[in-house]
Amino acid sequence: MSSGNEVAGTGRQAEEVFRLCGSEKTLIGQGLRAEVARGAIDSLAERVRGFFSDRQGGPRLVMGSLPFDRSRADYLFQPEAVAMGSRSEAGKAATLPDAVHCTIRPVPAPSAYRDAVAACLEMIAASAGDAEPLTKVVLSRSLELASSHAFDAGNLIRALGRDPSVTVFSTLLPAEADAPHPLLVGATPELLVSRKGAEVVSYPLAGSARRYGDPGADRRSAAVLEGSEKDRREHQAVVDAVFDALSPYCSELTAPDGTTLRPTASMWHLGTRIVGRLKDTETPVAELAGALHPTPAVCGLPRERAAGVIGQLEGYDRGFYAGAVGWADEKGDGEWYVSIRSARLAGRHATLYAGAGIVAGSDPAGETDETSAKFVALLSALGIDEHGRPLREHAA
Ligand SMILES: C=C(O[C@H]1C=CC=C(C(=O)O)[C@@H]1O)C(=O)O
Repeated sequence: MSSGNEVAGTGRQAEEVFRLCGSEKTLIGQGLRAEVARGAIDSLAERVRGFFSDRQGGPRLVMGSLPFDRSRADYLFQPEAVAMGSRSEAGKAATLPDAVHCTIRPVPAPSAYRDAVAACLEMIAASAGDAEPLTKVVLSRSLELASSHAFDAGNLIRALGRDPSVTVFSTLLPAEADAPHPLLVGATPELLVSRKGAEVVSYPLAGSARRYGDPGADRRSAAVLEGSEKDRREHQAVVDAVFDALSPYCSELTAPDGTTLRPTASMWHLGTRIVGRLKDTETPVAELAGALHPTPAVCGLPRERAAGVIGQLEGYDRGFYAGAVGWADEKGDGEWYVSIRSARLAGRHATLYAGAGIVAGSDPAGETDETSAKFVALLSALGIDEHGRPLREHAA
């Protein structure tokens, strides 16, 4: 099996092909040097290992994204060069694009999403007596944007970077036919897994509430989330799944701070930081990502059954939304973030995605509102509301 393709004559030598901008550092990939052989997640670690053993030149790391569906092909590449930046640069240069002429088509329509949530709740209830009942399904919806001007990823990245609590990312997606590579751009609050030497960290989130400009309303929203039995259950499902997936690889695995409130600029979340030590330091980050993805923060429980319900009820292709974006180096270190709060940019078209975890006790209207709240970060970085209208502060 070939470990990948050289990329010749693409004119992408100096272009930014990847950016991952966390609270401490920014990793930038410039130029597309080679693509890792594409495949499903089960063979990811083997393909990454093969890539490094077959090629000597270039930076000793690969970067890119994994799709939501475990059986679909990922897209990882080696850049020509790697640069490190700082977060403050990203925030300072923020300018908002003129997105006045932008139309938005919700897919599915919010009313159809509510119906899908109601149907999902019936499936959860009907499965209660099964040997492995369906206990959680994350259902998403999308917004299809068509703008008079090509979307500017650089502007979007800078605007998203104003929220210091999220990891801003941008990565090339595989090219389709003769069209240029689309991009996946987003601002995720959720770490799927990182590995540095023997230390492994995962920071799952699940359970959400909208944030408000009014401090009293904002505090009340956080307090309701903290006290919500439904959200605690939704969150615990993810924490248990992360422990189950990582414990075979770890000699120690703990959640030192327990479950805490994790704010972003627009959302409150329940989050649990999980830290482990590898039994075998030869275990690469790609193998850990393969064991974890997709967690019940983006799929559900049991995993296969929930993925089937998503395919049946969502009615569109998630592609690289709710997958993972990140990097892996030759030593097996790396970082992979859950690719939520993301958009696929292709010229004048963009598709934004947001999902919500459905468990017994979920309310269809409440979950629809939660997805609307999750769109706010990307929409406000684009300078528009959910109907494509310019936000008041940016309107002429
Ligand atoms: C699936 C998404 O969020 C996940 C991450 C945090 C909280 C979530 C929730 O409360 O439902 C979701 O599990 C999304 O933003 O598209």
